Amino acid sequence: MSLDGKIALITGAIKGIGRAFSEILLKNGAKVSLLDINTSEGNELKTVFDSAYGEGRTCFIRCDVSSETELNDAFQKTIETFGRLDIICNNAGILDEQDWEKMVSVNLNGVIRGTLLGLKHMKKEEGGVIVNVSSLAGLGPLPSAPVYTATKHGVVGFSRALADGSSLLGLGIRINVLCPAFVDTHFFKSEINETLAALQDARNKLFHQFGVLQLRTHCCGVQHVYRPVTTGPDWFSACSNCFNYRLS
Ligand SMILES: NC(=O)C1=CN([C@@H]2O[C@H](COP(=O)(O)OP(=O)(O)OC[C@H]3O[C@@H](n4cnc5c(N)ncnc54)[C@H](O)[C@@H]3O)[C@@H](O)[C@H]2O)C=CC1
Ligand SMILES: CCCCCC(=O)CC\C=C/C=C/C=C/[C@@H](O)[C@@H](O)CCCC(=O)O
Repeated sequence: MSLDGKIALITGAIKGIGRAFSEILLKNGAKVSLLDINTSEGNELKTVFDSAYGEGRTCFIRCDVSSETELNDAFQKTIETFGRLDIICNNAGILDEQDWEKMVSVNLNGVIRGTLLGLKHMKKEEGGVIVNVSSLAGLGPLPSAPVYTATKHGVVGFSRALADGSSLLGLGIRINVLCPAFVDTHFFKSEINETLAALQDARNKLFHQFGVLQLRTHCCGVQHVYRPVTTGPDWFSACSNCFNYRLS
């Protein structure tokens, strides 16, 4: 897959799935705008990427996706730096059932905003790809995390509707939604709250049922979603253990 000359923007790019996706894009020739909330780790990662892939291939922008202003500015800065935008991955997400309103702002509002900004900034005639990261909890319940489940169902519904809209309107932008099962990242350190602790057994059953994928395995499996648009808009959901899982 050659992505030479393509410009990508990834939210939550410093760790876990976002970092792995950034590397896939860099290895395939794209330039990547890395958005995340942690400035010092972001600058460190840029230095690592500079020596691995060459200077000028990435920029780091401190950005909290729950802030409309910060996300707007980050899109603007990316275009000022690289001149265009072809690929967007709305990946940033948290699991915090206690501070659930913040979780809705990050997991759902952040994805909606990032997608709408993508539609605004991508050039119709040159196409574009938007990859929204949901979860298997976007397709069925994760009982220990009901609000998380709601946000991820929201991401699936939003992406499906918009993908159909993009297709009907001939926008030339493909919307993908990923629904990974468990992937071994920093996310696993998230605590469930006390009320839900009794549901840990249910979560453990799901661990047993779906397994816990290593990052490398998960990301190798989904890298085809970043292929440039060639045949017009399309959409699909790729589960970690069920690739090309198609909902419509
Ligand atoms: N790890 C897993 O088992 C699964 C994860 N997912 C989803 O994948 C996405 C990435 O998760 P992981 O890589 O596992 O998590 P992670 O916790 O390892 O990395 C998340 C990254 O997002 C950044 N971030 C957090 N809040 C942010 C905000 N407000 N604005 C910008 N950046 C922010 C963090 O600083 C971090 O770099 C999330 O949306 C998560 O819901 C979906 C299914 C399974
Ligand atoms: C503690 C770590 C949290 C990780 C957060 C995630 O997003 C991981 C989600 C992983 C699994 C969720 C599974 C939910 C499964 C069931 O509801 C199942 O019935 C879904 C079936 C979907 C389908 O194929 O129709």
